Amino acid sequence: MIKNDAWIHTMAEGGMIAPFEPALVRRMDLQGTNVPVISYGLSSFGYDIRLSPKEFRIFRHIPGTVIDPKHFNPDNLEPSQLRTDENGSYFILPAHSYGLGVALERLAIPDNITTICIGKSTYARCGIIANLTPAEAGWRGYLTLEFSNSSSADCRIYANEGVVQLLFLEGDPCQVSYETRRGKYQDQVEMVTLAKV
Ligand SMILES: Nc1ccn([C@H]2C[C@H](O)[C@@H](COP(=O)(O)OP(=O)(O)OP(=O)(O)O)O2)c(=O)n1
Repeated sequence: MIKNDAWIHTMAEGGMIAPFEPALVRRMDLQGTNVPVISYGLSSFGYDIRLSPKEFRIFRHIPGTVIDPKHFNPDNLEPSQLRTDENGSYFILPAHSYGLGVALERLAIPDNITTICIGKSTYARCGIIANLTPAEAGWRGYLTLEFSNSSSADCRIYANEGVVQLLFLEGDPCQVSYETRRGKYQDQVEMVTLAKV
């Protein structure tokens, strides 16, 4: 069953989501002015996490090479610069490109929960597709987040504001969690983690 706001609140206070906002945040103070933000925090049946300002990287083509998930070449990912103006801090994801960011919140997924990461409507309306991915039972760390700009226009991706929504699905306790099978992406830090084997 999908878990509700009351459950997410209780679990977050026990360390499932940190930092945690117990209500949806729609405005914040920026350079002394109260401005609207892309919402983050607790919603009815999910939690909207923020994009970290620490790192965002964009794929680039290197002539004569292909990306190999078994031997990922970091040169294929170019660091993007964080910019700031009166609307907030943001990275630019160019038209028809793919970028990787990292969550601002650290997660600790319980052993009986699978978490699904889905896009936010505001970004969807701008042509941004958040790659649909699970965070597994027993996984801990900062999610690496993947975005495609499917439109023909460059788009801002705001840091420190909501960027994807997490849904929490409860099942019977699993026999082998991400922790017990010693998954390779366990305890990710707040930096983009590249594909590895
Ligand atoms: N947007 C996401 C989604 C998930 N994860 C983390 C949490 C997941 O529990 C973990 C998934 O790791 P796996 O080792 O299961 O990944 P794969 O199934 O892709 O591994 P493999 O290449 O071995 O098949 O990655 C992440 O950092 N960012």
